Amino acid sequence: EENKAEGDSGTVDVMAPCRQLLTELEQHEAAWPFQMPVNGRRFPTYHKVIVQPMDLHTVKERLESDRYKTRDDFCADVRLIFSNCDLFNEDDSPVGEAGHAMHTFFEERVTQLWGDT
Ligand SMILES: Cc1nnc(-c2cnn(C)c2N)n1CCCn1ccnc1
Repeated sequence: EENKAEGDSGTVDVMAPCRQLLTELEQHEAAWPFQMPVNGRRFPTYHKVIVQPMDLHTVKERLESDRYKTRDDFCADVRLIFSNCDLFNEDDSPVGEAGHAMHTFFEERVTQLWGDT
């Protein structure tokens, strides 16, 4: 069980790398479309197409409320941001290009932090 307390020396903060990675995503120059939930009034068709919207602010709220029990739970929500973007945007559109840049950056950092193949 990953979140088990580490003896008397205090618990292991398995989510620290996730918070660090989320900060890097928020500060990325291509993060502008993904910072907050898509506004249904400004983009009425968006919620007809995207059944499970996700954004960096929502990920932050979930991380800070201990909703993610493993780093895979965290990664799944972040990857949802990019799959939603791919579904709704052309590759060569401004939002589509931003999504690809963010996704590439994210997967590179996941490999560096956790060595996933
Ligand atoms: C995020 C995201 N992915 N696709 C869109 C979108 C909604 N309508 N249109 C025409 C899109 N390309 N969005 C919404 C966020 C786009 N955005 C955020 C801040 N400025 C623009």
